[in-house]
Amino acid sequence: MSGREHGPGEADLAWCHEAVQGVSRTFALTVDVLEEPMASQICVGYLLCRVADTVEDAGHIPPEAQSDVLRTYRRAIDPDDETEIGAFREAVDEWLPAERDDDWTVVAEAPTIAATFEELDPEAQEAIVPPVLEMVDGMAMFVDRHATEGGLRIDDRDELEQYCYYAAGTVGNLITNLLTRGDVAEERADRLRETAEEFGLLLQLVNVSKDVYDDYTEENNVYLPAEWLEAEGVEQERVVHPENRESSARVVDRTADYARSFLDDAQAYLETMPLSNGNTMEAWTVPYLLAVGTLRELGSRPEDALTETGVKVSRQEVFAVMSAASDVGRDSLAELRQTIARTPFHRAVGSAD
Ligand SMILES: CC(C)=CCC/C(C)=C/CC/C(C)=C/COP(=O)(O)OP(=O)(O)O
Repeated sequence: MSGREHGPGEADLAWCHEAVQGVSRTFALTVDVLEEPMASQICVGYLLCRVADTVEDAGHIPPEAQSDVLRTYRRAIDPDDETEIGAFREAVDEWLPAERDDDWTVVAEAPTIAATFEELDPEAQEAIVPPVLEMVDGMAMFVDRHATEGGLRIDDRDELEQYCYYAAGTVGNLITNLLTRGDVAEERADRLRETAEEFGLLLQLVNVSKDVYDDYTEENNVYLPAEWLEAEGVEQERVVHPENRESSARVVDRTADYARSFLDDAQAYLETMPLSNGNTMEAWTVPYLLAVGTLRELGSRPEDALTETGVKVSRQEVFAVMSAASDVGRDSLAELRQTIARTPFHRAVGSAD
């Protein structure tokens, strides 16, 4: 990310677009293929979420301070509270790492993100604020709940679902609030509201399943439920220990299966969403199909989620999926999903030529 050209706390939409490219693969792709005004609304809305997510993931901030900083952020975002975003910037200052990566640059630039947000259409602001507040509340609650454990330690499936709801289901609601403004039939809006959280859960659970090693070694978080690990004889603290490789891999499998249970709802969302206000099929089809591909990879090598190797789809497949998604119709989603669940997509299209 290049240095900022705006003054401190000044709105800068172009900077926000650049920033999102550095912090989330999912939203970098999505914002690129949305049209205006949705592209900028999703970009700035997601950056507001990302500030909280980075503070929550920070292993170097003691839980008490983490929760205080999150609550200050919450008050600064809440239009009914007088707290200014500058109060958050001051509170987080001592925790900014000396070498700021893209994520911490976004945290340090929260005043710019907030100022840019205030220049969005007021209706879009109203759609974005409640899910962001819910996310920040949920994150502060999780930090408090696990304060004595040093990092997050998810206990059981219900707690995993609750965590994924705050981290990503709320983002699904944010997107849905933006999509259902204006002239959307009530039945259609209801269908979207019924399946939005599930779409978020799918994406978050795929991340939980594939990132076990990084989450533990870099952020001191274990999202694989203690209950599922115990059933395999594994203590959460030893989730990535080589002697537990096979047993932990069975829990990765179980978590990936849990993620698969949300695929139908995510597909229903894609089949229902309106393509107005700059929304496009491509934007949300890409993360959906990449989740299908990642689940396929996890199915064949769950143990790689427990080492530095990691699990991800190849760059060639990402390109092939992006190219197919650029003219995808709602009626071809089921078939694409079936193909990608079986074969890396670049090979499937390669062999069809
Ligand atoms: C209704 C609807 C479309 C719902 C979907 C909601 C949605 C896109 C939620 C965000 C999920 C997520 C895991 C983001 C970060 O992933 P990342 O892989 O970009 O993050 P990383 O680069 O930090 O790993």
